[in-house]
Amino acid sequence: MANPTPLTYHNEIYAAGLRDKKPGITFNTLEWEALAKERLSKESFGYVWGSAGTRETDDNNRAAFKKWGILPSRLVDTEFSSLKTTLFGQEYDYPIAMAPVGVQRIFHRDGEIASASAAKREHVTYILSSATCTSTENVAKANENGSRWFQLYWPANESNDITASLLKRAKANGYKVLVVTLDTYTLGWRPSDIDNAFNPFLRADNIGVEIGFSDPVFRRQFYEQTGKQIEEDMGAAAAEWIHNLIPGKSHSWQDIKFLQEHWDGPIVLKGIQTIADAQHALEVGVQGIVVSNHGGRQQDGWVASLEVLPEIVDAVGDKLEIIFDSGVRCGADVVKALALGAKMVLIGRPYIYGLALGGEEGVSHVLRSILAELQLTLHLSGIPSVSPVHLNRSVLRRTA
Ligand SMILES: Cc1cc2nc3c(=O)[nH]c(=O)nc-3n(C[C@H](O)[C@H](O)[C@H](O)COP(=O)(O)O)c2cc1C
Ligand SMILES: O=C(O)C(=O)c1ccccc1
Repeated sequence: MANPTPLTYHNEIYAAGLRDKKPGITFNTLEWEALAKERLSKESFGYVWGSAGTRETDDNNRAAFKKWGILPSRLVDTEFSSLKTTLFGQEYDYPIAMAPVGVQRIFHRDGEIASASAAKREHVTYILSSATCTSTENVAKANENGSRWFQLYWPANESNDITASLLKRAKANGYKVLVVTLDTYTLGWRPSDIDNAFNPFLRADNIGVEIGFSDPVFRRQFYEQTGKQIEEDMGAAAAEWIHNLIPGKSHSWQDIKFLQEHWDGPIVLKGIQTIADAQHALEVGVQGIVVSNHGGRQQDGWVASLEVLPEIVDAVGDKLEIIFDSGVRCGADVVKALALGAKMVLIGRPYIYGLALGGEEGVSHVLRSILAELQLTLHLSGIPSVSPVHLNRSVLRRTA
């Protein structure tokens, strides 16, 4: 299917400007956060904005992008380049995807449905979190023939049959890649949520628990344990489900085998920050990693995710697909992460701000902005494509 090129967005956007037609939402990417703050409750805004401790990791993530500058080449006679990229032997229209983000109904009543619909519309891959307000099946329906992956918060060991059920449902509903998040077996120290006494899952309105509540194995186990259906004691069921997702204790490298036995597509480990762990990932035989520090939400004082990207790429980049997130805010940031060796870059908070500002339209707006700026940046820098042949470290200068 022909995909809309971001160049069209760029032309559309400028053409609208020529007709004096102002956009509903600003194109200034750094303003989305402040606008979402005005729109959301204190608790919901605190949840998305929140970071661990003094926010040093989050600050480091942003600062790391500023330590690289893009070097343009002149008199390069190219058409606007294709942004297509290939991962796991499959072609993707764009080298960005939507990071797994849970509990999206606290940001907009349409939650994951809005995001998954926008993903389809904009030809961007959607990664469904395990902690959602919408089931695996209903998100797949909203995403239709779009590209989607499934992120696993890995239920505690004794619940392996629940894990198997989650994977079976994801596979049956067209999720192509399994993303296993390793850095959130317990929630980080997030002062904004603690100050607001805010834990989205333990409220009575099914926030973040729908994949569990719609899971036949979880439902049966809850009944066996309590003699009750989930609907008879939603609070207890939510607490039980969240304990499953975030059990307070990490799995081990040996446990990856179980996932490999129950998933026949690519597996990607999210949350890798060291060469040693990237090598472990290679040894256990997964296909990719997400170099990520969870947007600084999990621990204070961590190294910037972008800072460790090049050394991890040097160590395993020819054997594993490297995906990147944490701190990406605009098209130029995407260029830098791709140039440093990532094949795909995940957009996190910005699309949630878009969701808060305008539901599906707001998410589309954010994706279109980032894609348009990504392509224009490449074009004006004389970089013909996102292929590593053209987009690599030679286009960057370390400036600090
Ligand atoms: C509100 C919120 C919820 C998140 N939920 C999840 C989740 O369910 N699973 C997961 O793997 N990561 C989750 N993340 C982390 C993102 O996938 C991603 O790593 C992070 O947002 C990247 O940082 P950035 O937003 O600063 O760019 C969440 C992030 C936010 C902001
Ligand atoms: O808030 C997060 O960062 C996160 O990863 C999460 C964890 C559990 C449920 C929802 C989101």
